[in-house]
Amino acid sequence: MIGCTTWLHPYVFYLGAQPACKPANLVCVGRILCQMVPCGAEEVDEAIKSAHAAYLQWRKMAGMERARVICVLFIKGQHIQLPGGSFAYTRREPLGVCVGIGAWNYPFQIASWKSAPALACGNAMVFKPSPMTPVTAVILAEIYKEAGVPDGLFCVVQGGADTGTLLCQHPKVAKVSFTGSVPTGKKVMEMSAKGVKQVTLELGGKSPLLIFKDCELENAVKGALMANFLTQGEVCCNGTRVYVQREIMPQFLEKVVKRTKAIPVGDPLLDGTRMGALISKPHLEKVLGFVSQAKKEGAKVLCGGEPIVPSDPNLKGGYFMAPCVLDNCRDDMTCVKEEIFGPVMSVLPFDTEEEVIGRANNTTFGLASGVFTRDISRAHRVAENLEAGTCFINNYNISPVEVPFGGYKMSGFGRENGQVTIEYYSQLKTVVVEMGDVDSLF
Ligand SMILES: NC(=O)C1=CN([C@@H]2O[C@H](COP(=O)(O)OP(=O)(O)OC[C@H]3O[C@@H](n4cnc5c(N)ncnc54)[C@H](O)[C@@H]3O)[C@@H](O)[C@H]2O)C=CC1
Repeated sequence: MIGCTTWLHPYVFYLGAQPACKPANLVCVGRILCQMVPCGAEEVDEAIKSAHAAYLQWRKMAGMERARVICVLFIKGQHIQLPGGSFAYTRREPLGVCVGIGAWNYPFQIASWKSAPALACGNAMVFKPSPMTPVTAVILAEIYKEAGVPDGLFCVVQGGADTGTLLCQHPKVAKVSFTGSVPTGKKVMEMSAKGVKQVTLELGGKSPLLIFKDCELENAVKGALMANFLTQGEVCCNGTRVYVQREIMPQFLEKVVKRTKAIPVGDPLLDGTRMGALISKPHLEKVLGFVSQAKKEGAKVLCGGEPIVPSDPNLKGGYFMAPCVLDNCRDDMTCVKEEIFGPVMSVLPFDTEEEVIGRANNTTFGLASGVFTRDISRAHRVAENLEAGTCFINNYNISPVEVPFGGYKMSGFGRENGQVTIEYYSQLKTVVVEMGDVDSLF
């Protein structure tokens, strides 16, 4: 299965999202890299038909044959013994043409995490990347072609909401796997429901990270940075509500602020860089707006939270900001309740385990969570009680492709990655075999 872990954005910074009826411009720190024309009904139909034609051949191939071009997981059914020597067996069969719709924040991973298991299970996929990041899915298509994937089996269509709508509503589409915001996810689910299509929803989050006083503090500080500043904070599962037990709050803040101030912000293609630019000017403004709002509501900015211009003149015009730590936060503040999707950490004190679990779960999201403690019983108790699809113990944001990933509550349902993905890209057929005579009631 193709998978990869690239934590920094490539050296491209995109102009704001374009209306689907106009070309989407890609700019590299202010310069246009390429133009993409959004696909309309005709192109979408063509892509789905070509994917369907390729699927009819691909689905008949044995797993071993598909494994020549894509490393196929072990896809198997069950054998169930019945009385009198009769038996039943189950077959895992593909669904048909699956649609993948991706967000912009890690575009190559989203495209590969959706398409690789879909293809491995015998499906075809038509993928629509975000109009902010249209290129890497095309590169993935080229990789598939070079690997021997038949023409049409993986198609990329470009565009925004209109193109996404056409894909979700197309009668030949069997499943939609969506990654993006909660409001769009609801629309995708509604459209898919009309055609009784299967759906996987990977939506937003506002994940809690619980740091107990018995933790190994250096690791907890490093974990909090990983939970907040990876990929400029543009990560759905980030642990942006950092609950710290009151007794260790001063030491934690001192260390976390010192490390945050030292984060090298600049060109992501340089080895030493640890934070690049945000995706677009409107998004930068939105993130900075959250910081202003937090200040109005009583939060204290301990560091960062303002736009910066890196010293390299080539980076002028990029949408950079200094990573921010907010103190004096309360659970009712906007910065603590809403997904910011930028490098902003909100720190909150707590006293007891019971109290912090209640506060951590008091959200409509449920994507991820984390806990730092040396107490092994507490770690597993907390993991059990947190309402989230993932709980990281004594680390954060570790997501290898072999580990399932997905949300609870309004963060979505279905899982990506890991062996369990097979269940979301295949359907079960039961075959019942009679070995004796028919015992008819009539
Ligand atoms: N749970 C997860 O695995 C992840 C979730 N996300 C979430 O994604 C969001 C940020 O990504 P955005 O691209 O801003 O999200 P978005 O919801 O605005 O767009 C996501 C995709 O849906 C398409 N789209 C928009 N309207 C549509 C419609 N009516 N019908 C069909 N498709 C439509 C967009 O063109 C884009 O390709 C954040 O909330 C973030 O948490 C991001 C990455 C991973």
